[in-house]
Amino acid sequence: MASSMPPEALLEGVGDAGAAKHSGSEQSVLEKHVAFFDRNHDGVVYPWETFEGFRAIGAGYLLSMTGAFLIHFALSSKTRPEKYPSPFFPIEVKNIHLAKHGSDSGVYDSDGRFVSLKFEEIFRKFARTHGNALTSGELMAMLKANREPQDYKGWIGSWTEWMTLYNLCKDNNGLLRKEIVKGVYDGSLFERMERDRKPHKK
Ligand code: HEM
Ligand SMILES: [Ca+2]
Repeated sequence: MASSMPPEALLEGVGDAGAAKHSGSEQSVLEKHVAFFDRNHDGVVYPWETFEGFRAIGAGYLLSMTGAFLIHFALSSKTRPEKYPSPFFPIEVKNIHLAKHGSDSGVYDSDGRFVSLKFEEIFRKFARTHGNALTSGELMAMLKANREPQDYKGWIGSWTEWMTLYNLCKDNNGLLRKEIVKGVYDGSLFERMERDRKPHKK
């Protein structure tokens, strides 16, 4: 479905996730994660923009199609409280914190802010082999540990997010490095991946 990325290409310039706060007009870190997919910067993400964003970071056609379909089907109405469901499945960036699910890492708080302690905890608890990277087995152990009882939607949501990240960004040794994970939270990883791919486009 997706191939390994050269890790050094992904690391440069990513991972300023702790800097943003959720105050006034400033975007929360979770809003930034999603804003990458708002290709025309109008505050609303449509499925075709998510598809385009997936393609821009190197995801295959099938992953991009199913990713866009499932994300918008699952999240659209949550981000549009008190509005009728739209056949275009829009996601409102400013309300993305309403689309959070259970059984996650807790790195985003309920307002979509970045919780450094929770981020560090992932690696302190689960990165047993290398310290600054997760093996696929360690990632699975983390997902299991994060599961809340009977929260099947949350289990599937978390599994999908982390497996997509792992498949797109694992290094040649099958490791998911800490810097990569940090960059996914504020979306700076996505920007970097898109920039790194552009020169290779024909
Ligand atoms: C290749 C694309 C994407 C990847 C690899 C990805 C990966 C991730 C990861 C790893 C998390 C952290 C989960 C945790 O802390 O346990 C996350 C959270 C989240 N993502 Fe994405 N994501 C992608 C695209 C999107 C898109 C397009 C949207 C919506 C438009 C989205 C919405 C969210 C939301 C709402 C959360 C918070 C979930 C929670 O903490 O409950 N993501 N994502
Ligand atoms: Ca848009």
